Amino acid sequence: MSKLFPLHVKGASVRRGRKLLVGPLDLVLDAPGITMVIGPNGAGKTSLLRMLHGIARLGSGSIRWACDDTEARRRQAFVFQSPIIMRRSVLGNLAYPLRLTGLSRAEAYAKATQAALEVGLQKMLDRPAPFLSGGERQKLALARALITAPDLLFLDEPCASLDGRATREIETILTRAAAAGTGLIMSTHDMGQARRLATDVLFLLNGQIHERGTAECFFTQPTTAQARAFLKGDIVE
Ligand SMILES: Nc1ncnc2c1ncn2[C@@H]1O[C@H](COP(=O)(O)OP(=O)(O)OP(=O)(O)O)[C@@H](O)[C@H]1O
Repeated sequence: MSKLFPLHVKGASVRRGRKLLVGPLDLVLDAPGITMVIGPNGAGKTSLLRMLHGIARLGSGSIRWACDDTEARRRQAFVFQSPIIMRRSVLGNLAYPLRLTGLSRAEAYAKATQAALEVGLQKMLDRPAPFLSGGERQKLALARALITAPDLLFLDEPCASLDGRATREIETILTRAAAAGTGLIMSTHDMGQARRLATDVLFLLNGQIHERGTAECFFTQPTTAQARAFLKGDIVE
């Protein structure tokens, strides 16, 4: 059982200068399953993910995990839209977080090799990671984020600019991670992807959670006019 949840968010907001990027909002999250954060451009999806993960400074309110903040940070990871790749080999990238946890070099490299196999990068172990394709980089970033088996993984548009095949491969990795017990909170513009993956939905509008529900309810019976319009493909502001 995860020690991270429930998450209690109270009156939390993030500002940049005078601009309110997201919030103030309240949210209680138990097991997140695969929670999709959706909404129009500029609704605050990225800001919400960054705020929850603790990499955007709170302008107001609080974010409380069920464990202390240091433990909470250790139990979660974040995959960005443009993955951060270190200037070392694929294997070196994968082994890095394990070495940080104190694993020996041999153990870390053995685990890293297995992780590369699980995401289909086994033929590229020694390749310098900066030379990977976009899809390969994203798979590497995902494998590296998952290698310490976090309780929660945030993903900000992980398949933006990837083709159908790479997207499908990433979705397979995500589904597998969720089945193994990692909660996912993920933003996407791709409503097909949201429908394929989501167990729950947070629909954001103007920095607020405008509607929230299980994926089944949200996609079949959205309750607000804005969510209905958004799902129809209308322009929602
Ligand atoms: N560093 C910043 N400085 C000022 N405004 C910002 C900054 N980052 C984001 N914003 C603004 O905050 C709002 C929310 O941005 P955010 O990126 O969180 O939205 P989003 O829903 O992820 O958008 P998109 O779908 O386009 O990625 C937008 O109006 C954006 O222009």
